[in-house]
Amino acid sequence: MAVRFFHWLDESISRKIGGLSTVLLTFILALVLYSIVQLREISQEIQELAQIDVPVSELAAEIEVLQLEQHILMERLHYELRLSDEKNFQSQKLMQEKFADYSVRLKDNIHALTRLIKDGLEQGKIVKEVPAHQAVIAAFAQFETARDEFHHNASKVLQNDAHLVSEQEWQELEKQDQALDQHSLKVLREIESITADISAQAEEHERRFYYVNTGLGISAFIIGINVTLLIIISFRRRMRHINSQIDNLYKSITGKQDAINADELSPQGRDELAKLAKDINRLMSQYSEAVVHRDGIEEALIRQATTDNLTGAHNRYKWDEAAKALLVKTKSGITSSIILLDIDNFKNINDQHGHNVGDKVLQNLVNDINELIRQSDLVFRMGGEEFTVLLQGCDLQKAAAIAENIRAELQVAPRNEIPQFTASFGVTELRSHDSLESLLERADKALYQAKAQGKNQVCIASND
Ligand SMILES: Nc1nc2c(ncn2[C@@H]2O[C@H](COP(=O)(O)OP(=O)(O)OP(=O)(O)O)[C@@H](O)[C@H]2O)c(=O)[nH]1
Repeated sequence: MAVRFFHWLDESISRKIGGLSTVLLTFILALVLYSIVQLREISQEIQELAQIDVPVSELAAEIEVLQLEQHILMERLHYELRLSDEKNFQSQKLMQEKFADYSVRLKDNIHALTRLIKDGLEQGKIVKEVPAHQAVIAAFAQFETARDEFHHNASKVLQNDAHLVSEQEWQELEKQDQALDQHSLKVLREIESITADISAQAEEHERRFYYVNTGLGISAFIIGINVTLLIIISFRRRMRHINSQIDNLYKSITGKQDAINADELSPQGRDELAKLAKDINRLMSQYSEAVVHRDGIEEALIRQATTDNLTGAHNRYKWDEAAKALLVKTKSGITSSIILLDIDNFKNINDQHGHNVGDKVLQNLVNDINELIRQSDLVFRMGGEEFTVLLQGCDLQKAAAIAENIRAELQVAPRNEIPQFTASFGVTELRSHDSLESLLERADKALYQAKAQGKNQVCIASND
């Protein structure tokens, strides 16, 4: 479940919002449905109370009162009959009429009450305590039968002359009357109990409605807040990731950082932000490749622009740049020297062995020099068969020794496809006031001297 939830966090933004809305709407729908059911039940209970049980209770209370009044009337009649005079006889007549009136009213009330309950049951207005309501109808039917019997007996007694009514007959009648009192009271209590039960049920439903609705409302709120927070956190995580990618891209473009390894920033998730992060990653990887490619091309171009194609030595253009830099260093006290060398009788080699062999001689010369100098020293082809060697941090004596070493090696080095050859050397130290021209001029003079003195030798530039 938790895994599914976190998987869902990676979904697209619209799916996330859709999911969140579905959860909340389902919750709210459940809340509304529950509320409708509860409210219908409460409304039914209140309707039943208002339309049936309260009127039934009132009728039952009236029946009870009539029954009691009838009882009191019987007591009075009994008392007055004992006096047995004319006046009492008249009173007896009056009471007979009243008694008849009570009977009619009692019957009417019983019928009204019974009809009310029966109609309620038939029309579906009574859904609570159905058996109890049916029991009330049965109890009143019994009450009516007992009351009819009492009425019949009482009418017989009252129609007789007062002297002829025995004490035993009176007591019998009173007993029946008391039984009717108790019966009506009992049914009244039952009706009250039904009313109280339904009221209690309605209250219970109201209470439950209140608690469940409050609980569900609070739960929906908490779920909503938590899910929203989780979505915000997941968005922020993605945004941080994207920001860091853009930051890296920016640094990489501005050269503050090397090309980025896109795999290190591999984004997770399937939403729009993750897609954006993936696109940026792809862009970065393409950019990195482009940077590597561009660096390669740049390097090749620079090499091409600064290297002599035939020999692999640096070219004249590079000489200018390197010699200028070394002259600047010379001004700050660093001693450096150069060797200017030229192959002896190179024209003869070309003429005798061909231009290709001449080329190989040039290549051999550069290879031999490179083997005899330090890595920090640089060889330049100045043109034709003339070369310079730039010796940084090297004074005149050391430079002359290196030149002599090269000269001697060239002379004895075994050659396979090319003829033996020699070279002449002019050596000079860089001076703080030197320009490129003055430096080369001095070296050239020394070289010229070496050539003039018979070639295959090293000459050091004079101090003038
Ligand atoms: N094979 C080949 N020959 C070249 C190249 N550049 C210049 N040369 C030749 O080098 C020769 C230079 O001849 P010169 O200037 O007379 O010099 P040299 O014959 O060495 O005579 P000295 O310098 O006095 O010893 C010319 O014949 C050029 O054609 C090159 O790249 N390849």
